[in-house]
Amino acid sequence: DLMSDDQSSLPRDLQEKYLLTRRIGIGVCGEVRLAFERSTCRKFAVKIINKKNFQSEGTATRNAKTEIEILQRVDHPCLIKTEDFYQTEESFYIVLELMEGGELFHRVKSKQQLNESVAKLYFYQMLRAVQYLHSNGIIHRDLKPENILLSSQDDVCLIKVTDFNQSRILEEAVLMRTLCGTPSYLAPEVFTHASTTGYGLAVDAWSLGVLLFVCLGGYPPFHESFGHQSVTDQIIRGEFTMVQSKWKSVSDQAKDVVRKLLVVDPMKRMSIEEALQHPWLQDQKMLETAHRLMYPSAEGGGAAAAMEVESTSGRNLRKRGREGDGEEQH
Ligand SMILES: NC(=O)c1ccc2nc(-c3ccc(Oc4cccc(O)c4)cc3)[nH]c2c1
Repeated sequence: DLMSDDQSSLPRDLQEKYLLTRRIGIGVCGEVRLAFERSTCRKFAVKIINKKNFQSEGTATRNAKTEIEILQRVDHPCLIKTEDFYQTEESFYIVLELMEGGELFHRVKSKQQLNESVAKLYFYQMLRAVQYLHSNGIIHRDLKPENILLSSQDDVCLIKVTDFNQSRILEEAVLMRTLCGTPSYLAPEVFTHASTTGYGLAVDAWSLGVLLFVCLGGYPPFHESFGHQSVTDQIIRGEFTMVQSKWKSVSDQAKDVVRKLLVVDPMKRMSIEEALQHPWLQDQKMLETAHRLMYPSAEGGGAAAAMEVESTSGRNLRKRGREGDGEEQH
């Protein structure tokens, strides 16, 4: 608790600017604490990453440095924003915006399962966040309900993807250098689609399938309590069960999205782009709500934001407030 909490191990400049209080999250690499900026009393989440965790010192520090590089580089409405960084001999401290709605994990748990329109609104925002990461050569690799945060206690709210500790930045340069040397000893997958963007990015599509399954069904698709197979075997075989009592009220289109993402062969798995074009997501009401949450400043903006004739034949006019990031939803 607050009083006995030992604040002495914190970097002095962090301590001078923020009061760290209770733990609000726990992860592989450390913990997340609620913090108050002393001068404004604004609330923040401070992620503390121990440099020496069980994997190995090198890995923990290397992953933390990649996470910090990604956090500084990304800028998207559905990706968590960073306020500050500090470090000591033994830990990294990342000051992040506080997402008042907490983790999706607890939201789904407290509601048993989300209703389909809420699940669709959240899933669409996750897709846009991951589409942005992939277009910047970043694979998240650890998408799970604990890493999806909600901006408020309301069902209709902005969501943000967090935790880039397991993320990888696709180094095309590394592949190019590899191909400069003699190819004689290189394995086939170095040359095929599998080792470059194709295969790597598909892992996030699978995880989004698991996330959507959990939001709609209220339970995980692969779990040791299902039958005799280990979770690993269930995943390798892509064997999941949609329990009737939980899924009878879920539309066939929603189930179709889940089934096309939970495909074992990464080359056959639906991609993020294909998922964004799936009929289930061509829902104007949801898209307008999502864009209002993601781009609030575009609301009722100047004439430019209101109507903009496409530079092409002008056939599809941009409607008010859907200025967004210049990508038109058709
Ligand atoms: N793993 C991460 O990289 C990470 C990064 C940032 C995170 N913020 C939370 C978080 C935020 C709010 C929570 O409820 C609260 C807590 C206090 C007040 C409140 O309104 C809601 C619970 C967890 N969890 C996080 C995880």
